[in-house]
Amino acid sequence: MDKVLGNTSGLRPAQLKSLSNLYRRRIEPGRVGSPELARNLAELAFDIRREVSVLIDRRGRVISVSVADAKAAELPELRMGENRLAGFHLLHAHPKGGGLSKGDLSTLFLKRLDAMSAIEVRAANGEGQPGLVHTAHLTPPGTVGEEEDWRILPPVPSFQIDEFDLGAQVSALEEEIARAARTRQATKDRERAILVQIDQGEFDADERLTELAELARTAGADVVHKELVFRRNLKPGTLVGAGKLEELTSRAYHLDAELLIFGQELGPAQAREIEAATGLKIVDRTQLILDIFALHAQGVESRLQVELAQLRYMKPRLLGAGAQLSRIGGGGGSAAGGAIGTRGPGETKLELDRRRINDRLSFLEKQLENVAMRREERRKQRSRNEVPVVSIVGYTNAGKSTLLNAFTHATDEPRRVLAENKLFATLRPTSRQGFIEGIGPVVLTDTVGFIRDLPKDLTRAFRSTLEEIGDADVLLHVLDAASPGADTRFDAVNRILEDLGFRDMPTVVALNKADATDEDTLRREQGRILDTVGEETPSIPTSALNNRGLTELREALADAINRVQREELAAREEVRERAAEWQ
Ligand SMILES: Nc1nc2c(ncn2[C@@H]2O[C@H](COP(=O)(O)OP(=O)(O)OP(=O)(O)O)[C@@H](O)[C@H]2O)c(=O)[nH]1
Ligand SMILES: [Mg+2]
Repeated sequence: MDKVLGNTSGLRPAQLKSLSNLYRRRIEPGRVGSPELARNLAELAFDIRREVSVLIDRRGRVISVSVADAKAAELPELRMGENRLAGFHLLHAHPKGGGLSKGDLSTLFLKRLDAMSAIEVRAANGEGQPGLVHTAHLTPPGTVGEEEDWRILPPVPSFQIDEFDLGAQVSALEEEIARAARTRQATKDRERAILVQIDQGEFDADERLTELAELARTAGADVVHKELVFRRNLKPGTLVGAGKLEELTSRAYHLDAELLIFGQELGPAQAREIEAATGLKIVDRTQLILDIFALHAQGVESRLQVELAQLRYMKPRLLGAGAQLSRIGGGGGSAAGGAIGTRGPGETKLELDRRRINDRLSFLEKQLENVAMRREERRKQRSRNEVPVVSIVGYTNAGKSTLLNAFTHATDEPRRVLAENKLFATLRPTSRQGFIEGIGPVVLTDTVGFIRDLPKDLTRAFRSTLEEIGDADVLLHVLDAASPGADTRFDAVNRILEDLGFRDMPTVVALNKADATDEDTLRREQGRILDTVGEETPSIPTSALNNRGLTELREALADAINRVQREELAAREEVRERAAEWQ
């Protein structure tokens, strides 16, 4: 006896037998069902007072029988090609009557069924009789003017159930899906992504979403939709809840997106659950940032740091995730190629089996220690020269590298450092010699940009790079004063500096991109900075693009360096006096 799935508890053997006999039914290929099968289903559903579902493949064979509604009916593991439908449709009987339910329709959509049909059951002479048959099928992706993801056909009496040409409908739809896919192939080399930022009432939720879009763009995604989802309380499994995920899946279908990017870090189980519910590729903010770092990593140290951060992030996600492991391995590749969320620096190590991850982690840590030691040597050398050092810090994309170029007249290769409208363009600290009137030669160091909620794996991996900031005599904090949310970015950078223990270092602020904003905004920012950090920290409007404000910036830096040198002198003086007292 073939196995009847679903809730069969309490059924009599004869009832089970009749249900199992459904497996022997055959219908004409390309039809929804046959009048005989409809009668059969209606009688059985009436008899057991539960919904009965059969799954029928394109050759007209019954491939599964379940005592369950459409949503709970067990479907075979779907091996959907992107461009086709599931290859079977579901026919089921509603003992309580009624047309297609919301659950029926969302199952149709989420499982990409060829069609979904419900037979209303009517009682007559103490028996179940098939009433109207309701059928729905999917609409082509991106259909304009279509209200829903499906089209519900006018109901027909059960004796006309075999009149609808499902076969023709399915081929037309698949042809349309394939055509859309061909156009997509021809026009896109970027992954199309939908962004979701959860808003739990943070004041900067909007900015976070905008920033997520910038991150996605930098990682090479084409953002086709982004939305802020307000949730005071998060659902443990899916964060936003099943209904919202369904809505997003539908949107992805119509916008032809394959990637769903979340603005917060997802736990390993969450990512898996959301992936299972939507069938989309899921990437979180941390993964996105790691990805960008992987793309931009140049030089031994940055590559080691990025790989270390990636492995630390991956490790808990690989445990007990067989399916994901193979996908990570499959998608990985060179830094330039590969899909978003799977890129590794240089030769990717993400294929590593779990056993070897720990080995690789300790190897990387050791290597980084060595690099850090060599760097320490270099630092000592430099401090002996007693050339003042200015560290350029600030939020990513603030214009740090551009300003360094402008400052050191390094607009021509090969002295020019890379400046780009991409987040985290700079990962490796780069030093240049500059000259400041009244001070003489100074060293300016450009470094990796900051971002709010910097993933902790990255902070740890880049610790030594970040610590080098502390070697400076003066910090030059570059702020993009032209983009919205300058204040939150300023605060985010200060918070990170504070975490690193550099909050007390003498600082000069450059209100950069002054060319792209108005004087009122600049004055307002200056006022705000004065209120938060006091007049010890001057702020100068600059434009690294137009060389505006560079003279004033030099003067402010000269003042700050002078002050540091005077303080050092005074400190040394004090030490000497103390020593003299003791003699
Ligand atoms: N309008 C305007 N754009 C600027 C200015 N300075 C820099 N930019 C632009 O801002 C973008 C980022 O510049 P970068 O110098 O790469 O910024 P960064 O702070 O080094 O960024 P990361 O290294 O990614 O952290 C580039 O597209 C620059 O052309 C400016 O004064 N005005
Ligand atoms: Mg830079």
